[in-house]
Amino acid sequence: MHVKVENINFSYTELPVLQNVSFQIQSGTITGLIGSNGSGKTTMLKIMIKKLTPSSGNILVNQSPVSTLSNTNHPFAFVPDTPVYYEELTVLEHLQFVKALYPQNPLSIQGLIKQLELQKHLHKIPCALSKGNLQKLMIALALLRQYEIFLADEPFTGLDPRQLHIFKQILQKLTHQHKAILISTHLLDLAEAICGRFVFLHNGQVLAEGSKEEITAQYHVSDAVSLEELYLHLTDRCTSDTVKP
Ligand SMILES: Nc1ncnc2c1ncn2[C@@H]1O[C@H](COP(=O)(O)OP(=O)(O)OP(=O)(O)O)[C@@H](O)[C@H]1O
Repeated sequence: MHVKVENINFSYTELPVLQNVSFQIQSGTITGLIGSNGSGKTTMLKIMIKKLTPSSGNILVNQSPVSTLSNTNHPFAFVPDTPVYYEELTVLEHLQFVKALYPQNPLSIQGLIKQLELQKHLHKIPCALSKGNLQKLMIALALLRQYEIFLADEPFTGLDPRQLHIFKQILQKLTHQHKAILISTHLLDLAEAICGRFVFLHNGQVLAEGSKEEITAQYHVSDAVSLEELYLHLTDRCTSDTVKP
Protein backbone atom coordinates (compact mmCIF):
# COMPACT_ATOMS: atom_id res chain seq x y z
CA MET A 1 0.00 0.00 0.00
CA HIS A 2 1.36 3.35 -1.02
CA VAL A 3 -0.28 6.71 -0.41
CA LYS A 4 0.77 9.75 -2.34
CA VAL A 5 -0.52 13.17 -1.32
CA GLU A 6 -0.10 15.44 -4.33
CA ASN A 7 -0.24 19.25 -4.37
CA ILE A 8 -3.13 19.61 -1.96
CA ASN A 9 -4.58 23.10 -1.59
CA PHE A 10 -7.34 23.87 0.86
CA SER A 11 -9.02 26.90 2.48
CA TYR A 12 -11.90 27.18 4.94
CA THR A 13 -12.25 30.89 4.20
CA GLU A 14 -10.33 33.13 1.80
CA LEU A 15 -7.08 32.38 3.70
CA PRO A 16 -5.17 29.33 2.43
CA VAL A 17 -4.73 26.61 5.09
CA LEU A 18 -2.81 24.06 2.99
CA GLN A 19 -0.65 25.11 0.05
CA ASN A 20 0.70 22.57 -2.43
CA VAL A 21 1.10 19.92 0.23
CA SER A 22 2.76 16.77 -1.11
CA PHE A 23 4.17 13.79 0.77
CA GLN A 24 4.03 10.01 0.79
CA ILE A 25 3.31 7.29 3.30
CA GLN A 26 4.24 3.65 2.93
CA SER A 27 3.28 0.20 4.17
CA GLY A 28 5.16 -1.01 7.22
CA THR A 29 6.21 2.49 8.28
CA ILE A 30 4.95 4.91 10.91
CA THR A 31 5.13 8.47 9.60
CA GLY A 32 4.90 11.34 12.06
CA LEU A 33 2.98 14.43 10.93
CA ILE A 34 4.59 17.22 12.92
CA GLY A 35 3.67 20.89 12.97
CA SER A 36 2.77 23.84 15.15
CA ASN A 37 -0.76 24.60 16.31
CA GLY A 38 -2.83 25.62 13.32
CA SER A 39 -0.32 24.39 10.74
CA GLY A 40 -3.00 22.24 9.07
CA LYS A 41 -2.41 18.70 10.39
CA THR A 42 -6.03 17.95 11.30
CA THR A 43 -7.22 19.51 8.05
CA MET A 44 -4.81 17.30 6.08
CA LEU A 45 -5.99 14.14 7.84
CA LYS A 46 -9.64 15.09 7.25
CA ILE A 47 -8.92 15.53 3.54
CA MET A 48 -7.32 12.08 3.45
CA ILE A 49 -10.46 10.45 4.87
CA LYS A 50 -12.65 12.47 2.47
CA LYS A 51 -14.29 14.47 5.26
CA LEU A 52 -13.05 17.64 3.55
CA THR A 53 -12.58 18.22 -0.17
CA PRO A 54 -9.45 20.03 -1.33
CA SER A 55 -9.73 22.89 -3.82
CA SER A 56 -7.03 21.13 -5.84
CA GLY A 57 -4.66 18.20 -5.62
CA ASN A 58 -5.00 14.46 -5.24
CA ILE A 59 -4.67 11.71 -2.67
CA LEU A 60 -3.59 8.57 -4.52
CA VAL A 61 -3.85 5.14 -2.91
CA ASN A 62 -1.87 2.68 -4.99
CA GLN A 63 -2.21 5.24 -7.79
CA SER A 64 -6.04 5.46 -7.54
CA PRO A 65 -7.48 8.79 -6.40
CA VAL A 66 -9.37 8.36 -3.09
CA SER A 67 -12.14 10.45 -4.60
CA THR A 68 -12.90 7.50 -6.91
CA LEU A 69 -12.96 4.88 -4.12
CA SER A 70 -16.41 3.95 -2.82
CA ASN A 71 -17.12 4.48 0.86
CA THR A 72 -17.44 0.71 1.28
CA ASN A 73 -13.95 0.31 -0.18
CA HIS A 74 -12.36 3.00 1.91
CA PRO A 75 -8.90 1.85 3.07
CA PHE A 76 -8.53 4.22 6.04
CA ALA A 77 -9.07 3.83 9.77
CA PHE A 78 -9.03 7.13 11.64
CA VAL A 79 -8.59 8.11 15.27
CA PRO A 80 -10.00 11.67 15.44
CA ASP A 81 -8.66 14.35 17.77
CA THR A 82 -12.20 15.10 18.92
CA PRO A 83 -14.00 11.89 19.96
CA VAL A 84 -16.93 10.85 17.79
CA TYR A 85 -19.54 8.53 19.34
CA TYR A 86 -23.21 7.73 19.83
CA GLU A 87 -24.27 9.29 23.14
CA GLU A 88 -26.74 6.54 23.97
CA LEU A 89 -24.56 3.50 23.19
CA THR A 90 -22.30 1.95 25.83
CA VAL A 91 -18.64 1.16 25.26
CA LEU A 92 -19.48 -2.49 24.60
CA GLU A 93 -22.29 -1.57 22.20
CA HIS A 94 -19.92 0.68 20.24
CA LEU A 95 -17.42 -2.14 19.92
CA GLN A 96 -20.11 -4.64 18.89
CA PHE A 97 -21.54 -2.19 16.36
CA VAL A 98 -18.23 -1.61 14.57
CA LYS A 99 -17.27 -5.30 14.80
CA ALA A 100 -20.57 -6.19 13.09
CA LEU A 101 -19.71 -3.76 10.25
CA TYR A 102 -16.27 -5.34 9.71
CA PRO A 103 -16.59 -9.04 10.60
CA GLN A 104 -13.59 -9.91 8.41
CA ASN A 105 -11.24 -8.01 10.77
CA PRO A 106 -9.65 -10.81 12.85
CA LEU A 107 -9.31 -8.69 16.03
CA SER A 108 -11.65 -9.91 18.76
CA ILE A 109 -13.62 -7.49 20.91
CA GLN A 110 -12.58 -9.43 24.04
CA GLY A 111 -8.91 -9.23 23.09
CA LEU A 112 -9.09 -5.49 22.55
CA ILE A 113 -11.00 -4.92 25.80
CA LYS A 114 -8.30 -6.79 27.70
CA GLN A 115 -5.42 -5.13 25.88
CA LEU A 116 -6.79 -1.62 26.32
CA GLU A 117 -7.98 -2.34 29.89
CA LEU A 118 -11.56 -1.35 29.21
CA GLN A 119 -13.13 -4.17 31.29
CA LYS A 120 -14.49 -1.87 34.01
CA HIS A 121 -16.02 0.55 31.55
CA LEU A 122 -17.98 -1.67 29.18
CA HIS A 123 -21.42 -0.60 30.36
CA LYS A 124 -20.71 3.12 30.56
CA ILE A 125 -21.85 5.58 27.93
CA PRO A 126 -19.00 7.63 26.40
CA CYS A 127 -19.73 10.86 28.30
CA ALA A 128 -19.22 8.93 31.56
CA LEU A 129 -15.66 7.98 30.55
CA SER A 130 -12.48 9.77 31.53
CA LYS A 131 -10.59 11.47 28.69
CA GLY A 132 -8.03 8.68 28.46
CA ASN A 133 -10.64 5.91 28.45
CA LEU A 134 -12.62 7.73 25.77
CA GLN A 135 -9.42 7.95 23.73
CA LYS A 136 -8.92 4.20 24.17
CA LEU A 137 -12.46 3.64 22.86
CA MET A 138 -11.63 5.77 19.76
CA ILE A 139 -8.47 3.71 19.21
CA ALA A 140 -10.36 0.43 19.64
CA LEU A 141 -13.06 1.49 17.16
CA ALA A 142 -10.43 2.44 14.56
CA LEU A 143 -8.60 -0.87 15.03
CA LEU A 144 -11.83 -2.84 14.46
CA ARG A 145 -12.35 -1.42 10.96
CA GLN A 146 -11.19 -2.96 7.71
CA TYR A 147 -8.22 -0.82 6.66
CA GLU A 148 -4.76 -0.73 5.19
CA ILE A 149 -3.94 2.82 6.25
CA PHE A 150 -4.15 3.88 9.90
CA LEU A 151 -4.44 7.63 10.49
CA ALA A 152 -4.48 9.11 13.97
CA ASP A 153 -4.79 12.71 15.08
CA GLU A 154 -2.90 13.24 18.35
CA PRO A 155 -3.81 9.72 19.51
CA PHE A 156 -1.58 9.77 22.62
CA THR A 157 -3.62 12.50 24.32
CA GLY A 158 -4.81 11.38 27.73
CA LEU A 159 -3.23 7.92 27.69
CA ASP A 160 -1.51 6.85 30.93
CA PRO A 161 2.06 5.49 30.77
CA ARG A 162 0.95 1.85 30.59
CA GLN A 163 -1.57 2.55 27.83
CA LEU A 164 0.98 4.65 25.95
CA HIS A 165 3.29 1.65 26.05
CA ILE A 166 0.52 -0.69 24.88
CA PHE A 167 -0.53 1.65 22.07
CA LYS A 168 3.09 1.92 20.88
CA GLN A 169 3.21 -1.89 20.78
CA ILE A 170 -0.06 -1.96 18.81
CA LEU A 171 1.40 0.49 16.27
CA GLN A 172 4.58 -1.59 15.94
CA LYS A 173 2.41 -4.65 15.31
CA LEU A 174 0.52 -2.77 12.59
CA THR A 175 3.82 -2.10 10.82
CA HIS A 176 4.54 -5.85 10.87
CA GLN A 177 1.12 -6.34 9.25
CA HIS A 178 2.29 -3.92 6.52
CA LYS A 179 -0.21 -1.21 7.37
CA ALA A 180 0.73 2.35 6.43
CA ILE A 181 0.47 4.61 9.47
CA LEU A 182 0.33 8.41 9.75
CA ILE A 183 0.17 10.02 13.17
CA SER A 184 -0.02 13.69 14.02
CA THR A 185 1.58 14.51 17.34
CA HIS A 186 3.29 17.25 19.29
CA LEU A 187 5.21 14.68 21.37
CA LEU A 188 8.50 14.74 19.51
CA ASP A 189 10.39 12.35 21.84
CA LEU A 190 7.66 9.79 21.34
CA ALA A 191 7.55 10.44 17.59
CA GLU A 192 11.31 10.01 17.35
CA ALA A 193 11.07 6.69 19.20
CA ILE A 194 8.38 5.13 17.00
CA CYS A 195 8.32 6.88 13.61
CA GLY A 196 10.58 5.92 10.71
CA ARG A 197 9.63 8.96 8.65
CA PHE A 198 8.40 12.49 9.29
CA VAL A 199 6.47 15.20 7.51
CA PHE A 200 7.05 18.66 8.98
CA LEU A 201 4.13 20.98 8.18
CA HIS A 202 4.72 24.68 8.66
CA ASN A 203 2.18 27.39 7.85
CA GLY A 204 0.28 24.92 5.68
CA GLN A 205 3.31 23.89 3.65
CA VAL A 206 5.65 20.92 3.81
CA LEU A 207 8.91 22.09 5.30
CA ALA A 208 10.65 18.72 5.19
CA GLU A 209 9.85 15.07 4.57
CA GLY A 210 11.79 11.86 5.07
CA SER A 211 13.63 9.90 7.72
CA LYS A 212 15.50 11.95 10.33
CA GLU A 213 18.75 11.03 8.60
CA GLU A 214 17.41 12.20 5.22
CA ILE A 215 16.17 15.51 6.63
CA THR A 216 19.41 16.25 8.54
CA ALA A 217 21.43 15.44 5.41
CA GLN A 218 19.17 17.57 3.20
CA TYR A 219 19.49 20.58 5.51
CA HIS A 220 23.16 20.02 6.45
CA VAL A 221 22.36 19.55 10.13
CA SER A 222 24.35 17.19 12.37
CA ASP A 223 22.60 13.82 12.58
CA ALA A 224 23.32 13.84 16.33
CA VAL A 225 20.45 16.30 16.93
CA SER A 226 17.20 15.12 18.43
CA LEU A 227 14.00 15.32 16.40
CA GLU A 228 12.91 18.20 18.61
CA GLU A 229 16.16 20.10 17.93
CA LEU A 230 15.84 19.39 14.22
CA TYR A 231 12.24 20.61 14.11
CA LEU A 232 13.04 23.76 16.12
CA HIS A 233 16.08 24.46 13.98
CA LEU A 234 14.16 24.20 10.71
CA THR A 235 11.20 26.24 11.92
CA ASP A 236 13.54 28.89 13.42
CA ARG A 237 15.30 29.18 10.07
CA CYS A 238 11.99 29.76 8.41
CA THR A 239 11.93 33.48 7.84
CA SER A 240 9.53 33.22 4.93
CA ASP A 241 6.95 30.48 4.29
CA THR A 242 9.45 27.90 3.08
CA VAL A 243 13.00 26.87 3.84
CA LYS A 244 15.29 25.88 1.02
CA PRO A 245 17.97 23.31 1.74
N1 LIG B 1 -13.90 24.63 10.55
C1 LIG B 1 -12.99 25.60 10.38
N2 LIG B 1 -13.34 26.80 9.87
C2 LIG B 1 -12.43 27.78 9.66
N3 LIG B 1 -11.13 27.65 9.93
C3 LIG B 1 -10.71 26.48 10.44
C4 LIG B 1 -11.62 25.39 10.69
N4 LIG B 1 -10.91 24.35 11.19
C5 LIG B 1 -9.63 24.77 11.26
N5 LIG B 1 -9.51 26.02 10.80
C6 LIG B 1 -8.25 26.80 10.69
O1 LIG B 1 -7.39 26.09 9.81
C7 LIG B 1 -6.05 26.18 10.27
C8 LIG B 1 -5.46 24.78 10.43
O2 LIG B 1 -6.17 24.13 11.47
P1 LIG B 1 -5.88 22.62 11.85
O3 LIG B 1 -6.86 22.24 12.93
O4 LIG B 1 -5.85 21.79 10.64
O5 LIG B 1 -4.40 22.73 12.46
P2 LIG B 1 -3.57 21.70 13.34
O6 LIG B 1 -2.20 21.67 12.76
O7 LIG B 1 -4.29 20.39 13.43
O8 LIG B 1 -3.54 22.41 14.75
P3 LIG B 1 -3.39 21.85 16.26
O9 LIG B 1 -1.97 21.36 16.39
O10 LIG B 1 -3.64 23.05 17.10
O11 LIG B 1 -4.42 20.76 16.44
C9 LIG B 1 -6.08 27.00 11.55
O12 LIG B 1 -5.76 28.33 11.24
C10 LIG B 1 -7.52 26.89 12.01
O13 LIG B 1 -7.89 28.02 12.73
